[in-house]
Amino acid sequence: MKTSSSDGPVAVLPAAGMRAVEAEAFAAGRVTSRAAMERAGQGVAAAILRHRPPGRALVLCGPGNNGGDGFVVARLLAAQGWQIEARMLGAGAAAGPDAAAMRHLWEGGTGTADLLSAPLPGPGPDLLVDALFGIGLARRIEGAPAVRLAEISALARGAFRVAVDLPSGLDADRGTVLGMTLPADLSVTFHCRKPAHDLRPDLCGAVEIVDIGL
Ligand SMILES: NC(=O)C1=CN([C@@H]2O[C@H](COP(=O)(O)OP(=O)(O)OC[C@H]3O[C@@H](n4cnc5c(N)ncnc54)[C@H](O)[C@@H]3O)[C@@H](O)[C@H]2O)[C@@H](O)CC1
Ligand SMILES: [K+]
Repeated sequence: MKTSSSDGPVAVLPAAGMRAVEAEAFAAGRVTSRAAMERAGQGVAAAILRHRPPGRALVLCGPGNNGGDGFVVARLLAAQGWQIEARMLGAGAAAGPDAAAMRHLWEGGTGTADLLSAPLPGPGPDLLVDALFGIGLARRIEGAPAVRLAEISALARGAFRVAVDLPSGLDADRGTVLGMTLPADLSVTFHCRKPAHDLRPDLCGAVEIVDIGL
């Protein structure tokens, strides 16, 4: 399996292969990690704008770089007239510098409501953006986050549901559900597909691939 973008396009990469491609691209100076994240969020926002007119969006951001992508999406959709409610899981966790910067750009000092304790917006949103976990999912989603996500899933049952990279809770390599997941109508992934997209089309929905400069 090819793992380097210098070998030409690859059709699918597991999480470790994707990380290797990213690391090589960053080390070679083809793109910075911050710019790659901005391009990732731009790609997701552009896909949403192609599919839906502005409305009310609920954007869920996790503690890692998938959440960083989500903050970019929130910022760019707001600039296009979307009404955004954002919720963050793990606001107290140490985020990487890129995700922290994207969060700051979105919040502008106002803070993002906590996913577990803030009330959910009502009525249900027109769009649900799932940027909780991507290829960094490391364990089952369970306990209070699982309960809250089940509530959100019910609230957003009529919404257009977009997964950033892949539905949170889905193991990128095996396509297994770790605890629970948020099935998507559209998954916008980066550089190439991940095995889960082909293993679980029922959960990933349509798949669009964004070039993030790797
Ligand atoms: N510069 C970059 O590194 C880029 C990263 N990208 C995005 O970054 C993602 C990967 O980022 P990360 O490696 O930070 O990983 P994730 O953001 O997917 O998740 C890692 C974080 O989630 C926590 N976590 C994992 N499983 C959990 C669970 N079950 N319950 C609660 N917390 C859990 C971890 O402790 C960690 O804080 C990709 O899927 C993609 O969306 C894109 O922005 C492209 C550029
Ligand atoms: K996700």
